[in-house]
Amino acid sequence: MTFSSPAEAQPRPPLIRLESVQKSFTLPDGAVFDAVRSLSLDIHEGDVFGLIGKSGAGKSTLLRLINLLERPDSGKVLVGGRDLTTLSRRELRDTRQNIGMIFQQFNLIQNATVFDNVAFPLKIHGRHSRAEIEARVRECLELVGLGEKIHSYPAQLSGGQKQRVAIARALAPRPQVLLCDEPTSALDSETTRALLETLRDINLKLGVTIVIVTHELSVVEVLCRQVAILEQGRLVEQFEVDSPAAERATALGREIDALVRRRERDAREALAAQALSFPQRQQAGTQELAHA
Ligand SMILES: Nc1ncnc2c1ncn2[C@@H]1O[C@H](COP(=O)(O)OP(=O)(O)OP(=O)(O)O)[C@@H](O)[C@H]1O
Repeated sequence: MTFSSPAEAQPRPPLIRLESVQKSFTLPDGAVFDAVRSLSLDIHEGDVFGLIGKSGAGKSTLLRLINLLERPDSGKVLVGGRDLTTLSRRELRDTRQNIGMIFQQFNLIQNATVFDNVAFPLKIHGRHSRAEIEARVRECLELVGLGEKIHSYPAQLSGGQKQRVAIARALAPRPQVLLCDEPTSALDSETTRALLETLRDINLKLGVTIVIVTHELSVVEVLCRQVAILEQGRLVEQFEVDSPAAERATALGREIDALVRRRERDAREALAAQALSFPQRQQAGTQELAHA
């Protein structure tokens, strides 16, 4: 007979739970468009969770439902066990401190310095002293590698640097969750790679749960541990990116698998090449010594 501890018996509750959320928009001609259709989803603490799908599938709407930038027509949005749809404005404002967000176009305040942009969420909350704000802003800018840009204006920064300021601003109130809406779409591939490393560090070192909308499968392959695929407002497939593929249900799922398999094969080949070249290097070293 085996005994399980109470911790094993109780599966961890998800940090974010969407329960049958529905969101429709009324179009200018009066027609109603269902952007998210009765969708349920769990996201666990510490996850890096990708939301992907074709243009118009409802990814951004779903992301914005998590912090109630879009209010669902029906269904529940639970973060840390609290249903955000039931909160007062004040409670919601407090809860949003726990959910940072970054956007494709950075959304920085153009006529404010980097310091003031990052300080903004701390100042509007009014709970922090000037010294606390200054220390936290500096800490967040160091975290994203932009300590020396503290007095610059957004117009003086590159796209990658602007997104780093946006990340620092999102992290300033110490959120548990970071929502990312196409954060690398406006960036070149090298800047994208560096930014993804920063996001990965934020997840690993700070334990921040990341939910990211992207149309770039390489972003999913490099960064995400879980992925959900949306089609016409519905969740059609969800899986762990690194788990061995049985058979994926969607073409996008199969494409991600192919990328993961290629990465694994490249890693194996690199390892084999290293192992092969080791005796050759040793031999060369011995010959050099013999000639010395
Ligand atoms: N405020 C709005 N009013 C009317 N329709 C909207 C609104 N916001 C989104 N939609 C529509 O809802 C659908 C889903 O939009 P959403 O931005 O969530 O899709 P998406 O998957 O993120 O697409 P993309 O990759 O192109 O950004 C789209 O058809 C969009 O036009």
